[in-house]
Amino acid sequence: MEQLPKRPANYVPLSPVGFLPRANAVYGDRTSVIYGRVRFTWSQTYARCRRLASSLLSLGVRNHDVVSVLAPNVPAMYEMHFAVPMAGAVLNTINTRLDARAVAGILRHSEAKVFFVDYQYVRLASDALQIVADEGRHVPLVAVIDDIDVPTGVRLGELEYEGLVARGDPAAELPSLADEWDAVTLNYTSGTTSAPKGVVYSHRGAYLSTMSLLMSWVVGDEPVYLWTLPMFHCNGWTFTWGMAARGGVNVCIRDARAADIYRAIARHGVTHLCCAPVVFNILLEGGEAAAKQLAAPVHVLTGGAPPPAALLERVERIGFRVTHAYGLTEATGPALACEWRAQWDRLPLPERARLKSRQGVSVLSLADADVKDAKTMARVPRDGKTVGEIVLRGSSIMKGYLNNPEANSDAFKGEWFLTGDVGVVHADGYIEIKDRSKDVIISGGENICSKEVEEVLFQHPAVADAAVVAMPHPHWGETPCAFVVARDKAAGVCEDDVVAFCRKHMARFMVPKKVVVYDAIPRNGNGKVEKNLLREAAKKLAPAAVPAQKTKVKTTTTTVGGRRGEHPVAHVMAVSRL
Ligand SMILES: Nc1ncnc2c1ncn2[C@@H]1O[C@H](COP(=O)(O)OP(=O)(O)OP(=O)(O)O)[C@@H](O)[C@H]1O
Repeated sequence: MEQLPKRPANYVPLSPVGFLPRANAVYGDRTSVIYGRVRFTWSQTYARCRRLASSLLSLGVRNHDVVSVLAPNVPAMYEMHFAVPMAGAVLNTINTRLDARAVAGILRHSEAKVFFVDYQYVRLASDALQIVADEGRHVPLVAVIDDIDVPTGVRLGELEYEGLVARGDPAAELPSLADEWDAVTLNYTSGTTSAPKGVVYSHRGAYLSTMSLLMSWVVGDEPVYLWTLPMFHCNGWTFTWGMAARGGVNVCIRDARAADIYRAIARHGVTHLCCAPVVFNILLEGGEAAAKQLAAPVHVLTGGAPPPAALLERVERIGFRVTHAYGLTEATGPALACEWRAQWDRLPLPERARLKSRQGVSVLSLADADVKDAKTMARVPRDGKTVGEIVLRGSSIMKGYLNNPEANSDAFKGEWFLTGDVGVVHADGYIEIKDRSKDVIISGGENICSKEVEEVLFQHPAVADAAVVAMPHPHWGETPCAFVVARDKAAGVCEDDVVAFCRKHMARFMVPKKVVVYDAIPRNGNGKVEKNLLREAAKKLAPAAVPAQKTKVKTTTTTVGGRRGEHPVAHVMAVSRL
């Protein structure tokens, strides 16, 4: 057996970029991309990507160079997922909701050679470039992506995307991939808990993740995929490459607004879309009337933040079929998926929603996923109660953080990647996230997972959105502080009512000591609640000193998942109140 060597015929480096020449050969005449009045076929998309790749080479882009792009979900953004690696370079997609300083930080850290900028973001890009220039750092070549449907003429420098496509040679020789471990993309984390880190994916990891996510979500032939999830978010959770693998249609829209989403669904027969749970509110905004017009149920893959069971229930009621996944930038998007079991179909909708709000089981590209005691790395029992840190290992885990040895050594422990999320394992093996370790509230020595309190708040009939953070408390150390948004703005929501509701549905120590009504919960570009902002607000609401109460400290010690030792109390004492 050992004498059988690898040969070019039986060993080809895995790369998701290879899905495109196959799509050209197999689905050449089928529609690949729709944007406004623009339509391409897979043959056209393939030719355009080859042209752009050859233009990048003629601009001097070489193997492993970084090419950055700041753009919404437009055809150019889709094409660059193939064209940039076809030129041997690494694609870096930048979150369009960042400010100039953050964009400059990414351009500087990634040492981008070329920077593509959608015409709508020219102002943001030029401010960022100015910061880079003022720092005396290398300024990348800049190319504008004009609107392909209704050109605007906006420019930033000489280069323009369509010009580069037009002048490229579709027959030019492109570098071949020698090693599947080579980098394909560079994505920065959302920066929810710390400064954004540059996560590098390999061709191999991206290929395997794409395949396994298509399977986890059971994406069949000829999907019509609506781009509501930004492609800059983990390369659209790999569905950029995945649509080429299935010969699907990519329906591109600039903004995920209710009217645009429902129009696209009706016009193009959308079958699939991905989104953060916050987009459910947009789908619900469209209302049952809009959803009733759905000719067939639309499959939705959601993740990036916890979808409260009550919200899942509401969106399923109006005709969306939701699959729930959990993931991180470091895991090439979804790492766990709540694989559905046919026997659950017989359950009432609220119970189905509760089961579905769990994060689930590992996707196929992972070798394993587990929940472990952060200190001893012993697995927690499958009791749905004992919390520990969610850990992952397998081929979809990033190569590592770019130029960040400290973060790399914190993130990898032995054979595991540490997620920094706290969770439990249920008796059926399904993992449920309880919190980010940094968001766990420690009240009088008890751990309170903010997500558990949020789940109850979402069940309150007057509450449309909610988030819970720690508020300093002179006696308990921390107590939960809730921020809620009223479902009916005119009718509002009453603090006492919410507190009474919480008292009925949760242990007393978990009940928020303060409920604040907001117009909107602050979220970042990836739909994650900006808990740091809420914590600041909660600090200002903290009660002044109260007379000390007696507490009796038990001797048992519980270990909770600690984010690489950063959580202030990774080992807490169980405290019972007198
Ligand atoms: N289905 C889900 N349910 C609950 N939380 C989720 C889910 N999916 C993702 N998350 C949260 O999102 C996190 C991953 O987010 P992402 O990689 O986009 O950046 P970030 O971790 O927010 O940024 P940073 O590491 O810079 O703070 C996970 O660690 C988890 O806390």
